[in-house]
Amino acid sequence: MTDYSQELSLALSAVRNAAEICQLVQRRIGSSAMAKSDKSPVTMADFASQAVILEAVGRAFPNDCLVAEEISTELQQEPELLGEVTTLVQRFHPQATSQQICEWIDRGHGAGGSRRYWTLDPIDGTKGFLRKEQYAIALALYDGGELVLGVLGCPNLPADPTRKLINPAITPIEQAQGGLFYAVRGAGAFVTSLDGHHLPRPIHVSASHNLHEYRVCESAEATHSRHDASATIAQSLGVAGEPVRMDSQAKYACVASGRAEIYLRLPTRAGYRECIWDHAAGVMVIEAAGGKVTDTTGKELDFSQGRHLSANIGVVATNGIHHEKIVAAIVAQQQSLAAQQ
Ligand SMILES: Nc1ncnc2c1ncn2[C@@H]1O[C@H](COP(=O)(O)O)[C@@H](OP(=O)(O)O)[C@H]1O
Ligand SMILES: [Mg+2]
Ligand SMILES: [Mg+2]
Ligand SMILES: [Mg+2]
Repeated sequence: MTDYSQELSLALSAVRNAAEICQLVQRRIGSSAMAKSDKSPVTMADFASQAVILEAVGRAFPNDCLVAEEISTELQQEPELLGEVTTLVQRFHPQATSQQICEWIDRGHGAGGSRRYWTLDPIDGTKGFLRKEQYAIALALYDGGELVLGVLGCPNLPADPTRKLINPAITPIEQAQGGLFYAVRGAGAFVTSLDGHHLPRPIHVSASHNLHEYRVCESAEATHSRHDASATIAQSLGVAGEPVRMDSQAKYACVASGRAEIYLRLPTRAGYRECIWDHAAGVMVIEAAGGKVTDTTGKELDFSQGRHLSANIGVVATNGIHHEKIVAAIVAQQQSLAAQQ
């Protein structure tokens, strides 16, 4: 069994560096985002984070396939934004040129599939990032037909589950002990603080069996997950509390560390297929923490299909205790909706 210790230490340090850049930008950002051709937002931090991480991973593992969200094509059309990205990346690579940085970003054009690959979301939850709320830097490794390593940098989600969510508008960086959640298959899931001041601590999903008290989390964006459907499902399961709406894979870290028991992601439009970088790191962390993840039909997520979860519909992540019952409630609701049409 490969221990992946070299891959893990590289991933942790690369995500830490990217988190430093993202925290700087989030605190000063107005709403300076660029709209990509798919109308979704991207900021200088998304690009700089991807450049810094893919430079490190590509240098250490030059033969690995890299699958990342961003490409530099549209950035190259925006000289001012490219200049800001270059300044951010030069914090770690003082001699780097804009052209080199675009090359590092574009290393992520890989197709993925069944052979070994890394997948990166340099900022997952860009909309949350722009609202100065939750976001995650998500890096994962797929090898030998399965996810084997996942790292989630969550600058606004404290490593200590008893602490409140960090508000970057009022919490200075040096006091913001955001969490670095990580896992290697077969070796458990851990959290440490992004600032490196705390020793890693094992994390585990909630052991609660009481559905009435279950805490549900879901996307903050109603265009990313059906809020009406999740409310009906929660009610049918007897869940009493209101859902926590949160951006990014920080939701996976919440379930993995026992802050919530269920993460529902119910498709808002037929045919939408999730991107692998939106889930790989979170799935690895939550499974290693004792949780379970399937799609909304109960099928395991298949990360061998390329850049998208083409064989899956939606996502259901839980502490594993009532997973089948939760999926059955989703299936029943989908069937009753279909019968009404
Ligand atoms: N219609 C849709 N359904 C599901 N996810 C979507 C979506 N449109 C965009 N997304 C993805 O939702 C991600 C954010 O997840 P969440 O909604 O949980 O915060 C976005 O990642 P980025 O922010 O990296 O672009 C984006 O990839
Ligand atoms: Mg995006
Ligand atoms: Mg994303
Ligand atoms: Mg992203």
